[in-house]
Amino acid sequence: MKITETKIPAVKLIEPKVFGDERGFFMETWNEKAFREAGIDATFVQDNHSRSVKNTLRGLHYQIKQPQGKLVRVTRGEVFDVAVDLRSDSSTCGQWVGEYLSEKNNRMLWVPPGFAHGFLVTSDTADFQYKCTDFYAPEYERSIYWQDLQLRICWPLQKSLKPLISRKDQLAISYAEAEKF
Ligand SMILES: Cc1cn([C@H]2C[C@H](O)[C@@H](COP(=O)(O)OP(=O)(O)O[C@H]3O[C@H](C)C(=O)[C@H](O)[C@H]3O)O2)c(=O)[nH]c1=O
Repeated sequence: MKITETKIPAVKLIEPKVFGDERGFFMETWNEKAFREAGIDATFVQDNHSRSVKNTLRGLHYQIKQPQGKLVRVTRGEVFDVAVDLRSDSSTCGQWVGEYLSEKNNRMLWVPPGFAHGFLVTSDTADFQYKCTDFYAPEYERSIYWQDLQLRICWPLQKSLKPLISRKDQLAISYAEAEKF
């Protein structure tokens, strides 16, 4: 398992070791000891699975109270996954990092508490599975606009195309308005 820092050091890219044979493959997708040794000391309380069609964009979400750390991966298709630093005391507050996660590259991303998170589906269908360090609390959930002019996230989306987003995300707020940690 290879765990490396992204350009925002607290956000880690995890590349599991894949053991292939004539039956198929095996890989560890969570190992408390290996993750702790790489600086990810997390306890998970909730596991989520969403399926989305191409050009769906979910996010950018976070919980202002009960913030969730998320260990995210894609088990079918591909997404462009984004984490935005909302930690007021961080030198990278207001910066974002994006990684392609897919069933082909088996890559996972550790998004710590204190970040907004979202993804754009770049394959026909994508199954997105992730572990959370705290429970879902809709009363504390916030949604930041995916095309916020200050964040300037480079989503891999054709210029003329609008993504498929939820009603909730259509009412998203700007990064400037968003409560920070
Ligand atoms: C997140 C969540 C949702 N729900 C229910 C609430 C709605 O009735 C339905 C769909 O929820 P929503 O449209 O908020 O789902 P996403 O847009 O995928 O939300 C997620 O999108 C981005 C990528 C995230 O990082 C968060 O994990 C999460 O906010 O599932 C639950 O019952 N439990 C949950 O933990």
